[in-house]
Amino acid sequence: MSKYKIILSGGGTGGHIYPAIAIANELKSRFPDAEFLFVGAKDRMEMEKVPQSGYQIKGLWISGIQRKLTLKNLSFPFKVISSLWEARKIIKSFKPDVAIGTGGFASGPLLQAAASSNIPTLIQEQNSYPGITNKLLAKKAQKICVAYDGLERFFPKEKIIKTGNPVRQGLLNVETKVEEAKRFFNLEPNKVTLLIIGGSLGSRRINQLIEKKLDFFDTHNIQIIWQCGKLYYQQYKICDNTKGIQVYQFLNNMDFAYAAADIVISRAGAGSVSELCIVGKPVIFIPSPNVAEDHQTKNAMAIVNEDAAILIKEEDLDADFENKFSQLLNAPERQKTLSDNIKKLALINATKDIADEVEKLLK
Ligand SMILES: CC(=O)N[C@H]1[C@@H](OP(=O)(O)OP(=O)(O)OC[C@H]2O[C@@H](n3ccc(=O)[nH]c3=O)[C@H](O)[C@@H]2O)O[C@H](CO)[C@@H](O)[C@@H]1O
Repeated sequence: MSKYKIILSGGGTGGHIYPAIAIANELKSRFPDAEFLFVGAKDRMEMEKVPQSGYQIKGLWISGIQRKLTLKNLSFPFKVISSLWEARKIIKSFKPDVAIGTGGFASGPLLQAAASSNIPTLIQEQNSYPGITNKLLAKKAQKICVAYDGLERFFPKEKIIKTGNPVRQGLLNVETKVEEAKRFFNLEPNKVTLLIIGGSLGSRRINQLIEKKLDFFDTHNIQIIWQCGKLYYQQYKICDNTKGIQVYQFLNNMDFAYAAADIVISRAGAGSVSELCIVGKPVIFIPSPNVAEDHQTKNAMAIVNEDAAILIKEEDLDADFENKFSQLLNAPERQKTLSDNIKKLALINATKDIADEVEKLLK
């Protein structure tokens, strides 16, 4: 078997990084001799998370363009030129057989450079509304793996394959890890466990809500695993270890976090939604309203429309949260219905199906 070289790029947030890692892991299990290289954006999360997963990464000097008028945008054209130049150098020296992009700033120059060297490229788009990088790259890509219907509005139809979002292997069997997870988090067996996740970066609005409701949760005898995000950790760490609350800036063991949870409150980033379908827990989604085309609300609505989760909009949190939460907490049969229904929406073969497409490109 020839020794394949595979280059991957995805980053900026966990939503783009973990799909790339999941795809790499699957390909590594198929081609143990293959060589892998990741390309990310300097100073972003991938520069830490990718090496933690056992892969090498090179960083480009690139960022997104700010939507508002700011001085930072002045450097943007230089970053594009410099990162394209760097990406070309990386492609020339690594000589990959295939390039895989999962969105985020660095995948733009990297896939662009790969395509112009005639290296086959595959894009994986997590959302129902694609990011600008993937829209630009679609023309030159050989294949575009998506998780939602209706993406022919943005991408050439003949290149689209609906696979679902790749999810890390360890999340596929969380039901076998419940006891281990409870021990890991040192949880009390007689209390309900609530998991709060604000997406890979944490959510300011969800944090504010949780802080405000700590007494409410306490009176309901609930213990909490609260991922508040790196940016907010200094502010909320004071709540750690009080009233059954554990505060984390980032959870490195999402499998245990999901396994231990009885109820989940989450943002509705595409990856989180796909994972929550697989782990099958009752969820309250609080989508971020600050993303392109309000795509998190669309991600969440796809689940809510199947009677498989609850959605509370940020603007309704003050009025509705306690009510909706208590109703769910006090209705185990409703929790079971939501769990059963959300599981039906899981696309568990996504990672394998994407790896199959990569294999076709390799051959
Ligand atoms: C604010 C923003 O721009 N959000 C976007 C970003 O979300 P974000 O980066 O939050 O991404 P997702 O919800 O898609 O995925 C988060 C990933 O991080 C992991 N995780 C999260 C928290 C934690 O403590 N530990 C951990 O491992 C989750 O298990 C998951 O694998 O990318 C998504 C996928 O393109 C988009 O749908 C979101 O709209």
